[in-house]
Amino acid sequence: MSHAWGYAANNGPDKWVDSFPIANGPRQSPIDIVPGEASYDAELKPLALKYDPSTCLEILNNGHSFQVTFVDDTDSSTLKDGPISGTYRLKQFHFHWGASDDKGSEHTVAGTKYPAELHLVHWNTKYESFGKAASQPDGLAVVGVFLKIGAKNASLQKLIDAFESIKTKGRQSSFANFNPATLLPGCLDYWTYDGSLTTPPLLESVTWIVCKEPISISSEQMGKFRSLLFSAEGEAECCMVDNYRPPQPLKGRPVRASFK
Ligand SMILES: Cc1cc(C)cc(S(N)(=O)=O)c1
Ligand SMILES: [Zn+2]
Repeated sequence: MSHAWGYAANNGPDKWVDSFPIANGPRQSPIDIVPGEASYDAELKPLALKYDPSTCLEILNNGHSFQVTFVDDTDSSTLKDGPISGTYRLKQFHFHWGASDDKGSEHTVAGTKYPAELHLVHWNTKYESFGKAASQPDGLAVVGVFLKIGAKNASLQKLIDAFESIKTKGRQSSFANFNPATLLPGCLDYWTYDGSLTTPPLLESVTWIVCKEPISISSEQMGKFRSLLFSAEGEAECCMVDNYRPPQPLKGRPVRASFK
């Protein structure tokens, strides 16, 4: 497989190991989180998330998902405490979702799949950039939030309203003054474990922080996610759906809970 990885039968998760042998590494993500097997750790701190909407820059279709990127040259939007030490800066957030409501999340909870999962990606400022941090075992911290079908989500609607300008791969548009905190659940109880990027290059540099409480998305809003395209303008249209990697072997890793 050339480096044109994707989610189809010929270039999807089962094929990634051909170009990225770390796919069979000791700390791959996502995983199935089994609450009864997670150990409560009283030393885990509450998450300290501080997001400045003025750091929001643009929204883009990167051919694998859509992402919202942030200016990360100051400590305006950061993650501290929780399971990490030091200061991690928000770089971007993106989502993974399914072709139908019975699948789409990357992490699962006792085998349960959610229709979608949000990833808020932060990098450790002890390194000089996201790129440098991404290759370090403590370089990244990703906050995962599950989406479940329910009430219309006004915050997600602001993202959806920008979709017509990023329908195809490679398209981007300016996107200002969005507060990612509006995408967080009310309760920030979480599970945490050492893992990896869930798409190539699958680097084993991520401290995963997965929130127990989901946020809502309506069925109609889920339909709009599925109207984005993997394909570029002028190519045969391919709906952006099922852009999730299935759970990977835990290989003895501890999963800790911030709650009893
Ligand atoms: C390749 C890659 C890059 C980034 C920033 C984030 C991820 S993920 N899905 O692990 O959050 C993957
Ligand atoms: Zn992701």
